[in-house]
Amino acid sequence: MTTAALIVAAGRGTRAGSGLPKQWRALKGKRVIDWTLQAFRDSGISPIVLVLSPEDRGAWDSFAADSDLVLTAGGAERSISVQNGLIALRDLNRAQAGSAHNLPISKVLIHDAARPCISQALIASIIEALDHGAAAAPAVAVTDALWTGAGGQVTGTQDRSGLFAAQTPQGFQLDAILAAHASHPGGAADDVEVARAAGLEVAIIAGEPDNIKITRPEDFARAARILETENKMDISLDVRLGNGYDVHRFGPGDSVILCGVEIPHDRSLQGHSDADVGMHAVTDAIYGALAQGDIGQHFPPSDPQWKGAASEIFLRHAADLARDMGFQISNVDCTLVCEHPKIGPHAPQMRSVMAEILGIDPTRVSIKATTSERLGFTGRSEGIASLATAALVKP
Ligand SMILES: Nc1ccn([C@@H]2O[C@H](COP(=O)(O)OP(=O)(O)OP(=O)(O)O)[C@@H](O)[C@H]2O)c(=O)n1
Ligand SMILES: C[C@](O)(CO)[C@H](O)COP(=O)(O)O
Repeated sequence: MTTAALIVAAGRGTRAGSGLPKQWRALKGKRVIDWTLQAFRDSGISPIVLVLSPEDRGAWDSFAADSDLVLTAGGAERSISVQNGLIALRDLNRAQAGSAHNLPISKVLIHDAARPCISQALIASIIEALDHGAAAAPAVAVTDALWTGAGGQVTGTQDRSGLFAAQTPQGFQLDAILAAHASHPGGAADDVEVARAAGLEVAIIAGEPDNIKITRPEDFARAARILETENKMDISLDVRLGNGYDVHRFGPGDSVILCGVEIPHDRSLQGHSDADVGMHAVTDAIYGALAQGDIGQHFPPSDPQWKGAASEIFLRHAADLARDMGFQISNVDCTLVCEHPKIGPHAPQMRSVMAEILGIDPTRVSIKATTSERLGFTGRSEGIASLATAALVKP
């Protein structure tokens, strides 16, 4: 037995203004409907029946390649759209009868496309409640005082005890809600009303204040704020990746500086600066993510002021540039390639030094090492190479 979703998206959204029905309008980088669908997809629900208006030709085309969706036409009223979706589910069950691969659909969650802030937790709690009854729906108890009014004046106060604001998804045993809709005369506010008219008991599940229905123009900004604070996956996030690579040769000396940590060694790395090959690779990875050239462009080796400079200056510059351009450094990963010195014992200190310079938590800094099996210049201990990746995010 399986649970399906039925998302009604055939309305005209007249109260939301603008020419385009609200479910097709942009919300934080994608359409309202795409947020709604994502919540159900992320919950692993399949199949999803999507009810569209025959007028919205472009919308039908935009879902043509989505094999997880069953598209069906809606009607002039919400209840007709729901009924058409339920019939599509019934037909799916009939078509799949006897198939060993597809379980029959026994439950359905009916949801408004116009509620894009629906959480996976709420979806899960409705599904769970359906294990114990024929119907369950989310609602939020009314907490504000309720008035009656006329002509801009308060005319009375309404008792709010026992009053709830209804939300979706409203969940039902499929056969029961199909039968309830078939026998309903129409004009119901929602599917709970249809179910109750057929004698079904409906359990109230704690709804979420953020599960708003976009109804009026100002609701778009409210939904955007909710999606932002809930930190939902957002394809409008600007994510940049960069890589860096550097090599320094060994010369005379008694220590090397790697990722900001001085390690005693029988030779030193040679370079114009302090030759911190690890820090240079990470610096270049950040410049790369920003498409801002490389370390040599910002700190030319021909410029004497950088002779013997601490590489920390370069890394701080790259990190500051990232912040100036509006990016957060999400994480960096650096690999040092050498036979000696052994990096492992120093890696924790390297991580904390690098994290401090980058202004991020040490858990976001990875320093690791590998030998090259005595092959090549690193294998012959002629020098040390380093590779790095940086991920930058602009919220
Ligand atoms: N004939 C209809 C009417 C509504 N809906 C859907 O039902 C949900 C909730 O309805 P509502 O907020 O009333 O949407 P609209 O009818 O589009 O809005 P309005 O009443 O402002 O025109 C929406 O996702 C809407 O697309 C539908 O599929 N078919
Ligand atoms: C189904 C519903 O979302 C429950 O709150 C609502 O009844 C449908 O929208 P409308 O604004 O009442 O038309």
